[in-house]
Amino acid sequence: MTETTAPSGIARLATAEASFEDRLSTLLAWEGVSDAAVQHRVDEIIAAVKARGDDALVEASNRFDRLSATGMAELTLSAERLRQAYDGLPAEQREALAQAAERIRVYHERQKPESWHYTEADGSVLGQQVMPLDRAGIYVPGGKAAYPSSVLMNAIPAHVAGVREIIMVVPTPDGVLNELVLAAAHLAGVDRVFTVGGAQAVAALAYGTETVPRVDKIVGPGNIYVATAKRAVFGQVGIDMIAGPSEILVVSDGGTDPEWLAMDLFSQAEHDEDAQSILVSWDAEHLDAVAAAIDRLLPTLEREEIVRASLSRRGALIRCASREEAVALINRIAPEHLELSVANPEGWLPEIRHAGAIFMGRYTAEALGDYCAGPNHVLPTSGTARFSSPLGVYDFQKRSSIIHCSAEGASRLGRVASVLARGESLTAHARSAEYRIKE
Ligand SMILES: NC(=O)c1ccc[n+]([C@@H]2O[C@H](COP(=O)([O-])OP(=O)(O)OC[C@H]3O[C@@H](n4cnc5c(N)ncnc54)[C@H](O)[C@@H]3O)[C@@H](O)[C@H]2O)c1
Ligand SMILES: N[C@H](CO)Cc1c[nH]c[nH+]1
Ligand SMILES: [Zn+2]
Repeated sequence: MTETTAPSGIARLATAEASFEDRLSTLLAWEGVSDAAVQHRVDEIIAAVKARGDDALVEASNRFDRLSATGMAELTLSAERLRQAYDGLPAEQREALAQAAERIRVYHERQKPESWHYTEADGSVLGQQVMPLDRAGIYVPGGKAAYPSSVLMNAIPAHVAGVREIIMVVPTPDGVLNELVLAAAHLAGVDRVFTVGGAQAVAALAYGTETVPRVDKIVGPGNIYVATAKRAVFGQVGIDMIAGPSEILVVSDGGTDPEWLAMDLFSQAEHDEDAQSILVSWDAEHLDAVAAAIDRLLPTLEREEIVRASLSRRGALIRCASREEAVALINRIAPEHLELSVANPEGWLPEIRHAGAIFMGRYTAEALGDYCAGPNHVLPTSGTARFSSPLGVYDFQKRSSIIHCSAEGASRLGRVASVLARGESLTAHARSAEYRIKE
């Protein structure tokens, strides 16, 4: 039997259906959204910014963010403007921002990788030196919502890593500045802010313009234009990952209030029409109850239209046969956010191989992680949690290998290297090593 669609538009699937795998694959395919037209537009934007710098950056910002700037001076914010925003915040917002920032800082301090070395018996020293990047570019999305929390999540780990200069870009559609975003940039110690976004901002950070300095690495989430541009400039600069539309996969054992779960699904669906919210349970009645709660609560949402579009395009309520099938689905989907709304979430952990962040138990709403729990909310999406990890201090550092041979060590290793080099017919390598062999 094929499950149908609920009135909200969210798809109903069951693992027992013959068409399940095909339907799931179609739902999960976000890469397909980056079609040839998007790729072509992004390539054109990047080429223009690379060739014409500020002029192309201003033109693209005017066009795609509906601005009327005449030069980059109008799209640059001073440190004084950021401080003003911070000082002007209502006390409640300033306090919430400060609490979130402190919790994010404390969590990321624990991640700090240290340099290390060891000494061999002959006195040779081997190790790894960890150094921060010189200059990081952080992309803060701003097309459909403003993200002060993303300012903190990007800039604080960069600071903890010891990055010398943090450059932030954020679009301001229709020229509307968000005071909380600016205040967060002040609080998180961002050095410079440019109010540009999309592929043009990524290109400016990658190649540099007269005004925007070229950075060593670009981090942060964004829409399809941002993701496609980051992929295109990789190699010219480093990137963290391709963090696309937000996703949530909730697994429920049937014991959580259906309205809580409906709202957890909405919380990510409201980001944008491409966001993905999926609920998995083996309890058929519970799935019906959540479907009913979705229909009931949808009209109460401020962003009802976006949520409806997201749920009907990419959302799903999936009935599986067992806890084991739920685990297999988690690892197949490799979600950005996994909510384990079950009685004993600890018991599930050893079996979860792929997920950006795991929210344990009925009380841990994913939204807490978005703002203030402490871990980073910039997470791998679209199944990339199979091979990548949350944004962290380690993304703002790089490692150099350290090799310091004693005379004895050089002689010993020289014999090994010489044999291998001659085996490769690279005789200058061999002779270089042989000079140091003690007879
Ligand atoms: N993974 C995370 O940590 C995380 C955090 C926050 C947001 N998000 C996701 O980031 C995304 C943010 O997207 P957004 O759109 O709100 O903001 P955005 O800043 O990523 O994109 C807005 C920019 O896109 C460009 N653009 C829009 N339409 C265009 C067009 N037709 N042609 C060329 N360029 C165009 C414009 O330059 C605009 O400034 C959402 O999908 C949201 O779910 C992810
Ligand atoms: N859920 C987003 C990451 O996917 C982060 C965020 C910021 N604000 C609200 N949510
Ligand atoms: Zn969110």
